[in-house]
Amino acid sequence: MGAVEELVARAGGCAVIDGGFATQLEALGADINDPLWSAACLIARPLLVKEVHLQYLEAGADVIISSSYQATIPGFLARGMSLDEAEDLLRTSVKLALEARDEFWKSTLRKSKPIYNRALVAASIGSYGAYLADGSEYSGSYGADITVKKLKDFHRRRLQVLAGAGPDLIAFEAIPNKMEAQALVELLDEESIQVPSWICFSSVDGKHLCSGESFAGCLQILNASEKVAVVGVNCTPPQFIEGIIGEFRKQTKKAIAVYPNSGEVWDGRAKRWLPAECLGHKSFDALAKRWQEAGASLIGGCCRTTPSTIRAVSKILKGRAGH
Ligand SMILES: C[S+](C)CC[C@H](N)C(=O)O
Ligand SMILES: N[C@@H](CCS)C(=O)O
Ligand SMILES: [Zn+2]
Repeated sequence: MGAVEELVARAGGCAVIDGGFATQLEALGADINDPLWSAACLIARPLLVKEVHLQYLEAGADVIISSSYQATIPGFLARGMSLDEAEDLLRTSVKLALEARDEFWKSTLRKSKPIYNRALVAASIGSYGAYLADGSEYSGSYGADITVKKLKDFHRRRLQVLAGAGPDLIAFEAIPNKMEAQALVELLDEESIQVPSWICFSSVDGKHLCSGESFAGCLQILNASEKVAVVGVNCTPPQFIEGIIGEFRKQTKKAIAVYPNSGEVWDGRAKRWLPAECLGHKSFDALAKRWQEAGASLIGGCCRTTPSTIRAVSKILKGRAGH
């Protein structure tokens, strides 16, 4: 059995993923208004990064995702760092999550009635659009000059470094178009990555990727790769998730992960979240139960969800929450 299947079985059929990482860093006082976004905290506030991981573990997360979503080598070089320093910061993102997981697990084992599973650490890899920080992570429009080769070259070294840092999983997050999915699958093979991966897409209409391309075409690409253990969607409005799970189940036999945002919309120019039109946090946990029934095996939250969202999700999915 693979690491993901084992975790899902231990969690009783549906594992809980953490919630918005950058969101919680901000809630604890971090300044992420930065070209590196939440990855700026790897330089300025590493202890806060670990604290956010611990808060999600306490809330009941079975999988925590590292703070490397927007941590890229060119991004760190542009900040004046050397290549060695940039690669060390990538490793640090995984190390902080592993340390939080191990410390939390040790303290759990000391309790008389353990209510937690030993969590898995997923190393986050955001899209090329996240690095561009120009709103293209929600449009999938990378311009006419972009090719599969350029995308592979952008992702290659970060993937090698993160995979070598000892995570349990690699989490490709909010992938907005088919070309990037193709590049990632080819790269996993070319680099013989042994750490199991998940690839999650983002959608703004619930029917297509952000680029307007079909889920079916992308899932065909992912289905062909044995390196991809889990497929899914993240940072997508919660009201679309049940329909998306139904569509994914028609197109794939792989485990499905869903971790939507709060429904608020990112304004890539103004760099702020615009209010949700449909749903607030209140119904997120009730929806999570429906996502489980619809066939998702890993469920959590993305931007603008918090440890309290994940505590409620854990409670409704497992009948118990963290403290
Ligand atoms: C998931 S979005 C809110 C991440 C932030 C964006 N890439 C930016 O840098 O502005
Ligand atoms: N894991 C990242 C995803 C951003 S879309 C975060 O939660 O900040
Ligand atoms: Zn998000």
